[in-house]
Amino acid sequence: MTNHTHQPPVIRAQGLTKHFTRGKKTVEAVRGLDLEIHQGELVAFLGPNGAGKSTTLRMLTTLIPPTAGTAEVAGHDVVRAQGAVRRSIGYVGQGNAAAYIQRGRDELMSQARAHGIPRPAAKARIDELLSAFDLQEYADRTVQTLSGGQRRRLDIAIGLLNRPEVLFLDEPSTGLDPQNRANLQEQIRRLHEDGTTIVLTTHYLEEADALAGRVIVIDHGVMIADDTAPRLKERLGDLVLLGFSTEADATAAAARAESALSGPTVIDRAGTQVSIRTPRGADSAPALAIDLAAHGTPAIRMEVRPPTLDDVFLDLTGRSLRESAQSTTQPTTQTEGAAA
Ligand SMILES: Nc1ncnc2c1ncn2[C@@H]1O[C@H](COP(=O)(O)OP(=O)(O)OP(=O)(O)O)[C@@H](O)[C@H]1O
Repeated sequence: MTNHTHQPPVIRAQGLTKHFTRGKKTVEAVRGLDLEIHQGELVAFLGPNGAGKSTTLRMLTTLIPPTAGTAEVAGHDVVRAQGAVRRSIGYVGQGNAAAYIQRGRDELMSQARAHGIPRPAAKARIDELLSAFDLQEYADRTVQTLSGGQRRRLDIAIGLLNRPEVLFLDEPSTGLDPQNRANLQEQIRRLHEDGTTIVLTTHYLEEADALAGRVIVIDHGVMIADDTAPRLKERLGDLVLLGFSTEADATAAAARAESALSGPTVIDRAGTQVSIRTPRGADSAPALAIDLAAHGTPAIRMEVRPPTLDDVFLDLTGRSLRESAQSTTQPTTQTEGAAA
């Protein structure tokens, strides 16, 4: 996380909570989120389907009111000063913002006028955005004829018309092919370099890893980690996998590794395999292999796996993000509470 001790945060949430009521069930979509995001940060909310990412974004962008807690964006309260928040932000939701039968350029003009931007200034801004998002040659086609990637870029251009201080992107690259995803990520990186504060949601580990300076992992409506991707991974450590010719060797090696390695180390033995999760395991593995051989239990196989963000998620929740992204489970309570 960047050190911004002298600036007030651009986004601040305290105890932010959202419950939805469906029949007799209350879904606790977001549960007491505390958050500070500073100017110029690029933050990814990472979590499986149903984790509460979109609901958080929708509260921060004034689209739905919190059940409890408070949030301020660009210095304005999301409940008491909705208009001021909306004027300070751009929001690109999961659905396409652009109308299908309009030409891209016309859609941009309508939206610019809706923001109250005078026509000549709007025209200049639209040309600027069409160029920034490589959309000039598609601007005079109807939106329905654009590819998914072109449409998504148009959506983001719409979100930027009012030169927002903060840009919220809800799953910007979902549904895009790898090439379009890479292109979009490049555009997001450029916006970030220009100083825009960006908050995006994703369940693509690679996207959070490659793009965001800060990753906030959300699961079951709760923030479970908040750090840079490298630091989240470094804290977990590398996985060192060792294979032995006999179970007895593996057992002896596991005991030896316990005393040879320092730091928060987790050692498991299964059959002839020993797996060791240890900080900077890649550095310590060669010396460990020599040590084990010298003690009469040579490893016949060794592999070092650097941690992925999925390993971090698995460590934090006991579930794999890739697998849990398929499910939509969330905490529910049986209450008669009113719908939000
Ligand atoms: N309007 C609503 N009414 C009832 N339940 C809702 C509503 N909106 C969201 N939920 C529920 O709240 C929980 C959190 O949903 P949310 O859309 O915030 O998750 P998410 O992390 O953004 O997931 P995804 O990655 O699928 O977009 C889910 O269980 C969802 O079904």
